[in-house]
Amino acid sequence: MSESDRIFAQPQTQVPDFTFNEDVVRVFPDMIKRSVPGYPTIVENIGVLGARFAAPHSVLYDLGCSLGAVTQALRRHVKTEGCRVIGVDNSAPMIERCGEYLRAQDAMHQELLPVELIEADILKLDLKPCSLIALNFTLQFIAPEQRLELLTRLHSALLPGGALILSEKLRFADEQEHELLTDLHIDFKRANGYSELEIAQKRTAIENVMRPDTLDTHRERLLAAGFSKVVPWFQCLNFASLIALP
Ligand SMILES: Nc1ncnc2c1ncn2[C@@H]1O[C@H](C[S@+](CC[C@H]([NH3+])C(=O)[O-])CC(=O)[O-])[C@@H](O)[C@H]1O
Ligand SMILES: O=C(O)C(=O)Cc1ccccc1
Repeated sequence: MSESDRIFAQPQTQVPDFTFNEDVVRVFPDMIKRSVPGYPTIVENIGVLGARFAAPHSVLYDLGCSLGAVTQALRRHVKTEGCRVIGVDNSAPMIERCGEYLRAQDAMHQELLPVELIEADILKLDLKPCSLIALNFTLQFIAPEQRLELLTRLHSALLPGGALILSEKLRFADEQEHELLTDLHIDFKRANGYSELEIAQKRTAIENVMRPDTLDTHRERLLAAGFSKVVPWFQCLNFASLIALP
C-alpha cells in the first residue's frame, strides 16, 4: 500500500513547481484518487474500451503511465491475441515503481498481456503502429505549443479501427461554469480530507506545470491533428475523458 498524501500539509515559504519526484511517487495512488473525481472509473473503463479497440498482434500505448494504473487495467481486460502494452513516462522514479507494481500484478494473475516500460519523453518517442493510445491526464503537462504536433504524430501511428483515449482536467470558457466546477472540485478535495492549506499550496505548485484546455480546444485540436471523430464518454466535475477516432 502507498502512503497518504501529506506533501502540501505544512506551510512552505516558497512553493516549488510540482514535479513527479520520489516524494510524489510514494503517495501518488492516494494523491490521484483524492484529487481527480472519477479517476477509478476512468481507469477501469479504459480497460473496457481497450478491449473494443485492440487489434490482434498490435501495440497498446499508455503514455505518461505513472505507476501503470491504465497499463494494469488494459492487461486485465484485453484478451485480444498477440497484443502487448507499452508504458512510457519520463519520470525515472515513476518508471521504477511502476515496474515493481507490474511484477506484483504478474505474480497475482496468469495470462496477462506482456508489457514493456520505457523511460522517455513522449515528445521524442518513436511510435510503433498501434491500435490504442491512452493519454490519461498526461497532455495537460505537455507545453501547449507542442500539443498539436504530438497529437498529429499519435494520429499517424494509430491503425484503422483503433482509438486515442484522452483524459484531461478541463477549463471552461464560461466564467460562471468554470467557477462552479472549480469550487465543486475543491469541495471534492475537502471531502477527501485535504485542508485549505493543502489545496492552496497544491494549486500554486501545479499552476505553471499543468495547463488545462477547454473541451472545444481539445475537440478542434484533435480534428486538426487528423482525427475524424471526437466522442466524450465521461465527465465528472471538471475532469473528462474523450475517445478520438483516427
Ligand atoms: N513529456 C513527457 N513524457 C513522458 N511522460 C510525461 C511527460 N510529461 C509528463 N509525463 C508524465 O505524465 C504523468 C502525468 S500523471 C498520469 C496518470 C496516469 N496516466 C494514471 O492513469 O495513473 C497525471 C497527474 O498526475 O495528474 C506523470 O507520471 C509524468 O511524469
Ligand atoms: O490536484 C489537483 O488539483 C489536480 O488538478 C489533479 C492532479 C492530480 C495529481 C497530480 C497533479 C494534479
